[in-house]
Amino acid sequence: MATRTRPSSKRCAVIGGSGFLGRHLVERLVDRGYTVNVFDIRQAYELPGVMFHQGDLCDRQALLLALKEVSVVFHCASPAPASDDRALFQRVNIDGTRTVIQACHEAGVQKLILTSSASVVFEGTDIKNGREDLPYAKKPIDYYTETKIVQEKLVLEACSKEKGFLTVAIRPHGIFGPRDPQLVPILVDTARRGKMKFIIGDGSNLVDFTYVENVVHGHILAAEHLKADSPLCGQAYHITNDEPVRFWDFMSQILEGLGYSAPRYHLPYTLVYGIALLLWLMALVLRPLIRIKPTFTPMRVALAGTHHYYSCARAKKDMGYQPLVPLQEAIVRTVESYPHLRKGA
Ligand SMILES: NC(=O)c1ccc[n+]([C@@H]2O[C@H](COP(=O)([O-])OP(=O)(O)OC[C@H]3O[C@@H](n4cnc5c(N)ncnc54)[C@H](O)[C@@H]3O)[C@@H](O)[C@H]2O)c1
Ligand SMILES: CC(C)CCC[C@@H](C)[C@H]1CC[C@H]2C3=C(CC[C@]12C)[C@@]1(C)CC[C@H](O)[C@@](C)(C(=O)O)[C@@H]1CC3
Repeated sequence: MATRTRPSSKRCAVIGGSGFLGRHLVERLVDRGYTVNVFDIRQAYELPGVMFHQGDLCDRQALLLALKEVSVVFHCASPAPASDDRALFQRVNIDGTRTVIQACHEAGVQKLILTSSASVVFEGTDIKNGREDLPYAKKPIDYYTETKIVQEKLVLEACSKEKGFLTVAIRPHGIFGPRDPQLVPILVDTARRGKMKFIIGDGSNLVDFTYVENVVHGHILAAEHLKADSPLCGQAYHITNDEPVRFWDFMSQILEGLGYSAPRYHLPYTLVYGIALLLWLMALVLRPLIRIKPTFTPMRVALAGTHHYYSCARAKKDMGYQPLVPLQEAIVRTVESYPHLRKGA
């Protein structure tokens, strides 16, 4: 059992603080005068005022060292969504989150802010202006989503005013911005391999893409508004840019900004989804012999061909959330941050 001293409300820990979102969060917390402990399986950078603790979040003892005298914990660690390793998702997102909750109790942590995902309600069909009261996906689209659902439930159910342990979940959607390891890099890689010529469906589907600074802002607001008498206790909040955009317009702007051609030819959604499903099944069957990683997975095709945008009215009402960086400025900043991914670079 860790020795308890009264935690300072400005001392926090970011689990997954070496990652894309985690690092942006750590930087803003430091700017706001917080003392930050980062807990991650890897150390990706150094920053004055930040103490790194390297370890696996499934290791309670290692976690306890990072949570000593901490009052607020942000949990934004997860295996990469593109992984198809079910056991890894189960171990980190479910068993690991149980360990995080237990370690928080033992260390006397007062608030836990989980980075969940809006995808916990997405089943591959249209969601227009979805609110937080939509039911969890009954048939989650992949292992990532399946385990994010269980993770969110665990964290929200752990909220206890009696025990002085308050929890909240932030559900961002389609995070992008400087240093993002997936959206822009995957998009550019797909374009470089000549596979970004086609628009899946009629191209009119609206989607939320959320600039990383806005997601960070939502997390910090949640931490600062989470109190025993606030409506945030045990609740989930969508955090988006609040500017749904046509999926293919967004992709085209990023591609053209980096010097690549925008996709032009349309393909029927059901055809592409069917092919992606077939390829996914083939990859599964052939897995003992050969490892194939198809570019167009059923998940990506569903995300590219359906409406999925969410209302953040609840975050506006309960914590005064407003996006800080509008979408167009966010796209410009993002494109400028990737000189090495420009065509010909
Ligand atoms: N990127 C998005 O579009 C998006 C959208 C919605 C929600 N989210 C959620 O936001 C969070 C952060 O995502 P990201 O895009 O920054 O991912 P990321 O991969 O950049 O960061 C995740 C971090 O978690 C760490 N990690 C993984 N397993 C760990 C373990 N066992 N112990 C300790 N650390 C571990 C990794 O080392 C990494 O630094 C995740 O929970 C993700 O589900 C992401
Ligand atoms: C080849 C494709 C047709 C186009 C390639 C773009 C693709 C890389 C991105 C477009 C939407 C993105 C996205 C996620 C990953 C990258 C994309 C598929 C996401 C699955 C990452 C995990 C998040 O939690 C997410 C589910 C979310 O809810 O925000 C993401 C959804 C969007």
